[in-house]
Amino acid sequence: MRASLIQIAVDPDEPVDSRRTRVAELVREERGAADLVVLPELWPTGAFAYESFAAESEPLRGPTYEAMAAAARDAEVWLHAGSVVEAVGGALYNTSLVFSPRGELAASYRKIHRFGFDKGEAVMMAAGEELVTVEVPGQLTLGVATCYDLRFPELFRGLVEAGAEAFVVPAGWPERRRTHWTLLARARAVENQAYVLACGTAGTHAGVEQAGHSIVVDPWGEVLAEAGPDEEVLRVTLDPAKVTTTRDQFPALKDRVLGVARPERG
Ligand SMILES: O=C(O)CCC(=O)C(=O)O
Repeated sequence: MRASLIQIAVDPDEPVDSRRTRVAELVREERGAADLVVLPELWPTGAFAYESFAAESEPLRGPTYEAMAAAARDAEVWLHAGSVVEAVGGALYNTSLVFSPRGELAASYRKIHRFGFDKGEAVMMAAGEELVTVEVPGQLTLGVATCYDLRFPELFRGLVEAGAEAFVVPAGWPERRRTHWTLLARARAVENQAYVLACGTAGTHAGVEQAGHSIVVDPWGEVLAEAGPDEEVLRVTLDPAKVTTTRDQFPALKDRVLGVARPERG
């Protein structure tokens, strides 16, 4: 499976509409080069541009949905279109969209772990509650997670239980914690014997320098490809059989003991 991660630079001087058009063209350019294209978290607004979340929020089938559905169809690729600020009633969610090569919505995922502790996303957005997997026929079953989710291994183990063989993780990860990004991507791959495709943003928005360094890790924990700090398309080929062979040859997943994680409280 050929995958292209498009590490978008989120520049606050670029209007959201212009960025949407530009990103759709970048997706179209992957026609013939990729089976799966991945975009980062909240690339229309920037993951830290809290002030514009409400103004730039959209319904699920809003302008980003329309632009990305058309781009997936034109490029004939599976498209993980990163995430948008989804408005539902009075609530906002950080919602990822996955399209089939026919431009149909294959899945949406509302970020479960919200970042910011007592500010930003953590207080402005509602939390998702459902694990999401997407089967790419004849290739890999994708497990979907977003940015801060990467710090919560139980989410990824849940996705494995649901059949995930590759995790797709759009992010807007800050440069300040780049070592965590790389370490956690490799850890999630090793412990789950699964591919990790983690696509971040470049640039600086809302005063937060982004790490870039999108990364693809194989089920053995080896880094297959890693981007630099700037806007870039990272292309890589994944071998679906490697998940099975890794799990067969070093069957640690079979040794997991369910239900031991929570001690009794006295
Ligand atoms: O966990 C981190 O260090 C970064 C998370 C983050 O920036 C996010 O989830 O938007």
